[in-house]
Amino acid sequence: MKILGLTGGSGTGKSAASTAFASLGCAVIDADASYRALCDTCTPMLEEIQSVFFDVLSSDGKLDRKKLGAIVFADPDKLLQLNAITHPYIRQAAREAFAAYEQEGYALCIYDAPVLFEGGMETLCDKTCAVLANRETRIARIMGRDSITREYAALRIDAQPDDAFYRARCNYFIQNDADLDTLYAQVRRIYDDILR
Ligand SMILES: CC(C)(COP(=O)(O)OP(=O)(O)OC[C@H]1O[C@@H](n2cnc3c(N)ncnc32)[C@H](O)[C@@H]1O)[C@@H](O)C(=O)NCCC(=O)NCCS
Ligand SMILES: Nc1ncnc2c1ncn2[C@@H]1O[C@H](COP(=O)(O)OP(=O)(O)OP(=O)(O)O)[C@@H](O)[C@H]1O
Repeated sequence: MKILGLTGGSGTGKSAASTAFASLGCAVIDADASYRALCDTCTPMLEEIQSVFFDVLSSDGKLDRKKLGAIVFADPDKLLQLNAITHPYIRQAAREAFAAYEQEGYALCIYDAPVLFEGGMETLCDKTCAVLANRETRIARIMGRDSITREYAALRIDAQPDDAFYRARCNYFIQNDADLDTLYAQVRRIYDDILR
């Protein structure tokens, strides 16, 4: 099984691209979803987060993500600290998910991970692809999808690498400023190239 790491900033359209790959028969792993599951079940990770960031667990013991996000997206060092705690757990969850899909006989697995390179997760992938889109489009998309303010949307985006970061590292690129048909056509070309 080949693994394609799919990365890019918030609101560029990684999940939309993953859905397009899934429609071609690919397995898809969503690193954000794996992380959300870890936040519900992985007590050692939550304890490590709480010991460094204090006061980010709500009264029912759940991680207050918006509170933590406001802290780490405003301070690059704090984001690095959070990544150092969470990424080993996310990486291990990815390994287990890849092994399960390999057993099921998939030819291509998409690993949708906004922080692929920051977590060293690209070393688990055969190829990498960045999804790119202009900043204003991304802000409008994630404000609508996540019901967040323009300020939090911009804070999140500005805490992430710029296009040049991805251009220097990835094998493939998807420019996702137009409609979904245009996105699907780009996905099809990459799928054909990887499995040819
Ligand atoms: C920073 C946190 C608190 C923000 O929570 P929030 O509910 O607001 O956002 P959510 O988790 O749904 O993520 C939304 C988007 O934020 C961006 N984002 C999340 N984590 C990071 C990060 N470490 N670095 C840069 N961008 C990130 C991504 O584009 C992601 O798709 C949360 O994402 C977190 O704890 N992240 C650390 C773990 C991680 O790296 N997750 C990414 C999965 S590989
Ligand atoms: N080409 C497109 N045309 C119209 N809507 C789109 C397009 N691409 C993505 N969207 C919409 O924009 C929103 C953000 O896209 P998506 O969730 O795929 O981004 P993402 O890169 O996975 O973001 P994040 O890293 O924040 O999870 C979604 O509501 C999605 O349906």
